[in-house]
Amino acid sequence: MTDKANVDTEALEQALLSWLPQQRWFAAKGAAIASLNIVARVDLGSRPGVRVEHLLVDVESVGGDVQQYQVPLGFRDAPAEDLMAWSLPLSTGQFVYDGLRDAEIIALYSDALASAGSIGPIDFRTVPGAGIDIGMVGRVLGAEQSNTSVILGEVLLLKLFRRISTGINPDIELHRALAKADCTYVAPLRAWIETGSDGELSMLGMAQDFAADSDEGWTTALASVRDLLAGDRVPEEMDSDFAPEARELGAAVAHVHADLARELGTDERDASSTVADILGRVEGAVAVVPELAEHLPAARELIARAEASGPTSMQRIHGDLHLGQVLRTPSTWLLIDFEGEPAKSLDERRRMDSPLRDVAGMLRSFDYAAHHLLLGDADATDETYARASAWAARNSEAFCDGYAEVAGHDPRDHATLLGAYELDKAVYEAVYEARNRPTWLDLPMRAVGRLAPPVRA
Ligand SMILES: Nc1ncnc2c1ncn2[C@@H]1O[C@H](COP(=O)(O)OP(=O)(O)O)[C@@H](O)[C@H]1O
Ligand SMILES: O=P(O)(O)O[C@H]1O[C@H](CO)[C@@H](O[C@H]2O[C@H](CO)[C@@H](O)[C@H](O)[C@H]2O)[C@H](O)[C@H]1O
Repeated sequence: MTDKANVDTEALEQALLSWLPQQRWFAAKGAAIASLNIVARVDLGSRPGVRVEHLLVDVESVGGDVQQYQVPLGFRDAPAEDLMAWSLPLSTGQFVYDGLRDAEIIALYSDALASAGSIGPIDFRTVPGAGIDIGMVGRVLGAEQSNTSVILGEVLLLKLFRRISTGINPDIELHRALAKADCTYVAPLRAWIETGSDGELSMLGMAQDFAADSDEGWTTALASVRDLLAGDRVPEEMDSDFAPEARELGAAVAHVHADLARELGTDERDASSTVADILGRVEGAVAVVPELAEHLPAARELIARAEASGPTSMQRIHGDLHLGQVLRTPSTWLLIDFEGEPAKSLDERRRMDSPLRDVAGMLRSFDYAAHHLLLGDADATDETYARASAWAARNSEAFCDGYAEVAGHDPRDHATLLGAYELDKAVYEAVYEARNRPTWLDLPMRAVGRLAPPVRA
């Protein structure tokens, strides 16, 4: 078996320099790396033929920003065919790879959770009565996102956070609060993984019930749009009409907001305190997406009007709500991934904010789903675009109806503030797409054009 002493830290750092930026979850894409340092290297144990190490890696960008990443690595003496795609380009010739791609290593995590103990400085914690079985077989979840998730025994979903910040992770924090409120619109939290103590605590992962029989809201919504665009019928006549689902989703989000408010409190603040930093973000985004420049005058006007909206109620919210963050089970909608926007600092993500930000996130997502199929479609006519936009409008209305019914107040009564949050999100999306999926950039840019029409010289 490859011996730890034989795998030189410097060689690993060299390999990570080219490997990390290629990972979907690497958040500092677009910035040149000034330095990369492995700051923790813990032996997690071994199974026949495989050894696993847990790495924390600090990556400093030119400009001084330092981000920390969690990288569990597998070590094998001989290359394994099915793991080749995940291997690090190690100059020493050893076979080292992304450990979370290997069922053997996932099993090691699974057993550590079941025994709720510690391996070196890494603590595996369970909620009372979690009852996690030993020996569960795991598999990595197909979709690569901001983090890496694995399914254990088809009953638990273990998410390993990739970007690590010192402090309380909001996904764990909010799931714990919602458990106290007996909220049925989230998958119950069963366990989490942390390291360090008190002021130096970092949370590394969490396990919650796996909703096996569920579909992502994004998939269901896209199927509805596809059906609509394929014919000339009106949504009301179609089985795939999404409006009843959108209405229930609005109700589910309002219930979650009410539970978070009850458990973690509210604060009445002037709208200017929540809207003030939107302008800075919009202006800052021009450096990444220069096409945003011509929208700045209208954006400033919208934000100034939103700032004058008066007092608004603030509380903890989801922070990055979209159709990919909601699961439809046979009986209900579940909200997942309460981490907030990956690009924000932990402090920003844990701040109280307006629930309208979540509503705006979902309205943006209806717009994304409606227009996604038209990306790059040279044959799409104005009429096709109008039908797609009508789908987004219909489902936005249904969502707000469902929300208002449960919340007792209607998000549409705060149209200007809601518009400012939609603009904030669309600009965030433009930066996200420019960095991650440039062929999607047109989607948020169309919305920016609608919310802050361009002023051309
Ligand atoms: N409790 C769950 N049950 C079933 N599938 C889930 C559950 N939680 C997340 N997923 C699936 O895993 C994917 C990634 O989860 P998410 O929490 O959004 O991770 P990330 O932080 O990486 O974006 C989701 O899009 C969803 O398809
Ligand atoms: O990975 P996360 O779920 O934390 O979120 C990031 O990636 C999302 C894309 O996967 C991105 O969402 C955007 O695209 C979605 C469709 O793929 C759409 O439903 C969302 O409305 C749109 O914002 C999200 O913004 C980003 O934070």
